[in-house]
Amino acid sequence: MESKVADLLKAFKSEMQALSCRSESDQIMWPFIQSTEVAIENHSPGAVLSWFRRQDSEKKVFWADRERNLEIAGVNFAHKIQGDSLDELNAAINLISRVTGTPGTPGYLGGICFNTEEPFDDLWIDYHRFTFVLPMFELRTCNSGFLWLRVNTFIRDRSELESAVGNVEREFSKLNFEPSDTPLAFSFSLASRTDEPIKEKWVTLIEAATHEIKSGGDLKKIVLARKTQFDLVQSGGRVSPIDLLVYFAESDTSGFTYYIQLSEKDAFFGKSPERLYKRTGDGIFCEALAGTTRIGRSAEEELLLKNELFLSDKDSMEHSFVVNFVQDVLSRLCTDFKSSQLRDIKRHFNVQHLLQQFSGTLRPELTDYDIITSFSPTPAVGGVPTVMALNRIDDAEAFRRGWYAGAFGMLSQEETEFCVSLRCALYKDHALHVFTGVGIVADSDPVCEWEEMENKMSHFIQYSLCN
Ligand SMILES: C=C(O[C@@H]1C=C(C(=O)O)C=C[C@H]1O)C(=O)O
Repeated sequence: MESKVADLLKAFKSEMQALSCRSESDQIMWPFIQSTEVAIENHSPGAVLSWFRRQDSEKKVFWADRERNLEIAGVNFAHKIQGDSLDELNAAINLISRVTGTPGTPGYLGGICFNTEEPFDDLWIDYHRFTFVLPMFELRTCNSGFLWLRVNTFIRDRSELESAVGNVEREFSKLNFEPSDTPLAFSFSLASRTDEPIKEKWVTLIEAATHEIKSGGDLKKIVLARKTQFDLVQSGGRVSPIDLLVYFAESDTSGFTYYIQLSEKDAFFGKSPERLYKRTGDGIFCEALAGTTRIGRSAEEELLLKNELFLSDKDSMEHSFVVNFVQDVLSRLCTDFKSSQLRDIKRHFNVQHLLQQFSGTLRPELTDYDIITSFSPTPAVGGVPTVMALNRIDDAEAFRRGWYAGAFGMLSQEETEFCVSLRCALYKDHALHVFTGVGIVADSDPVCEWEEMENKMSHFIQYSLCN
């Protein structure tokens, strides 16, 4: 491995030298991403996360798609784009599309908040409404079975060529390629748990929501959420949000795994069952995921619960609002699209959901900005009608959702994939802020919905109590 790592640095330097010669005759469109990679070894399960855990850098990002075709661990950022307005988001997506246009160029990783109109609180301030990063160093898996190590630089113009090499060399020397790994050791205990809202207030909020829906006005569905704060006390060693990520990844392989750390103090991460969309060229894949029950304690109970979910009018209604919305968006974005014939079940940690999948061909003039802003937030996390539901959420919730129920993923000209940022937490100052929501329709029962939230965040509870 060591020789492969040294090969990479050598190859990177010689490619930068060649770039410098090309830049003389100015055949380059600035800004430019120089990306160099080597295959380093056969890929064993957990190798990428295990390497990720061992890196000391305070800037990190991780993304694994649901099928585990792709796993990327990024350390240090070659380029970071943040912003707060929709215009800035549009400009960022255009820039990313332009600089990732050469085949083989890596994508940017990052996320977007739930509601760009919503004011932010201090908890989310560093994240802005969106942040996308191009990792400086990436370790990733790919279908060939190898692990690839890659160096990326973002060069604004030729005057930056020299400093870019020095910068990479300096940061490269800080990477840790030691094979040894320390086992997960949970060196903290749980000091307290605080729910916002508490159960009594939740019951009142849900009763008010169902009352409004039943009254026959415009509101048909609203997704209300809770923020649970777990205060953790360090008992020797450090509390590492990456350890949590590894723990989740090991306890359930289903779902998108995502993580971003912008500074030493905090990280946003989660493991989501839900795809917002995947685009490959002009092909789009998306889904409607909503309606929830727990998993069974035995195979028989599992089957029973699954059948109950299929037959539940309340869950079918929650799900059908999302199906209708997705079909409506696709009819605007696509020249043609189709849906899977049957509803399916998506199992994730302690819960299972109703799922229907869609695929289509996008109209040629559309960008990822058009797609994201058309889909997000779907009625799986917002409600129906969207704007009314967002206003009601703003009135009802006494905390800011920030990036919870937004989108997280990978973005490039050739391929983009976002999950809905669910089953997630923001780790800040030794506290885990866990966000969980449920879809409310006319027949929703406040106590059952509270239990659904407990089930949805059960992996966080298990983790926090395992000490
Ligand atoms: C809002 C969340 O999940 C969403 C709501 C669901 C529901 O109400 O049944 C199911 C899956 C997700 O679309 C969440 O996990 O926080």
